[in-house]
Amino acid sequence: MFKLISGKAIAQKRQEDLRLEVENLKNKGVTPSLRVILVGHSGPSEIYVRNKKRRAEELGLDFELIRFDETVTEQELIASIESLNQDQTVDAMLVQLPLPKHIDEEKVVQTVSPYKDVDGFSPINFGYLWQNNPNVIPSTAGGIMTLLEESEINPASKHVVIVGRSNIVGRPLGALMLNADATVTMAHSKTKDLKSITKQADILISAVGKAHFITADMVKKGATVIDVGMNRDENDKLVGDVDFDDVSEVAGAMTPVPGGVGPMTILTLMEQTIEIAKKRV
Ligand SMILES: NC(=O)C1=CN([C@@H]2O[C@H](COP(=O)(O)OP(=O)(O)OC[C@H]3O[C@@H](n4cnc5c(N)ncnc54)[C@H](OP(=O)(O)O)[C@@H]3O)[C@@H](O)[C@H]2O)C=CC1
Ligand SMILES: Nc1nc(=O)c2c([nH]1)NC[C@@H]1CN(c3ccc(C(=O)N[C@@H](CCC(=O)O)C(=O)O)cc3)C=[N+]21
Ligand SMILES: [Mg+2]
Repeated sequence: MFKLISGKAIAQKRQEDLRLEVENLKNKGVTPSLRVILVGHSGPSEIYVRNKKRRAEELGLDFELIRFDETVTEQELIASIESLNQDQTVDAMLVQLPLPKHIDEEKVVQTVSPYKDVDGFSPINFGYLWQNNPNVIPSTAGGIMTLLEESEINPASKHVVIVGRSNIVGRPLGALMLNADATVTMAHSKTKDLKSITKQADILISAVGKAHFITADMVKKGATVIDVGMNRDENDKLVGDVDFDDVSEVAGAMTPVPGGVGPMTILTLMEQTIEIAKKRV
């Protein structure tokens, strides 16, 4: 028995509840507001931003994209974040990562007020998350937890293997999985004999950023496989990290790309924006 886990369908289902929540908040005089800062024009970032704008508008959020050219200075970017920190009409913001090389990403992330940090990437919120006392839930990792919950796959006592240890995906997901009582292994580019480790996974998550990276021989029979990757293949088609056709012969459940983790990331971003705005009621 193979199950295709549709993030798109789950996100659609939850979207209606969120819309009602926003309506409710608006009746109390609170319109949740989100600002996204985008520097330059990388491919995945453009898709992400376009989809976020669409969802935010459907929900009735106050959404604004703030764009900077690739050549923006670190000081200009920091000044813009500081003004959003001060702006009483702004509930939540995120700075789309990665940033150009001449900008210190750490410094930028640290400038975002922890109260408005909807990504949960500021050091204080990251710390709370790892102490099993989260303030905001990082969107991609949180979206994956919701996806599993809606599919009735409970990570408790399972061996979860996460390939990728970035601040955006791997690390926050490691924390959420540990908080959910999974036994967690985090693999990365320095991991030896990756296949022997991924083969042990009850739930395998790939956040590497390479097409065809996870092949059928790396997957245990019946495992759940979650594909975070967003890559272009040889034909410029949007694909994940997982060799879908081969791996689906072995896996018990799998997410597609597109239509898997991506829509859940956006849903969670909207949920977390609304959660922050609720504190104003
Ligand atoms: N759908 C969604 O919502 C989202 C999708 N993405 C997508 O997910 C992918 C990952 O993104 P992100 O985490 O930002 O990427 P990063 O490039 O920051 O991280 C990639 C990770 O993969 C590891 N890695 C690279 N090569 C190997 C290898 N050969 N074996 C094992 N591990 C390896 C790296 O290891 P090391 O640390 O040692 O360098 C690193 O930890 C991208 O395709 C991105 O577009 C990202 C965010 C959200
Ligand atoms: N601070 C920060 N936070 C992030 O969460 C963050 C980031 N920076 N930088 C870039 C990555 C990438 N990312 C995506 C999320 C959803 C889709 C998405 O909507 N995917 C659809 C695409 C469908 C389509 O339109 O083709 C899908 O997979 O179905 C894409 C990419 C978030 N990221
Ligand atoms: Mg940089």
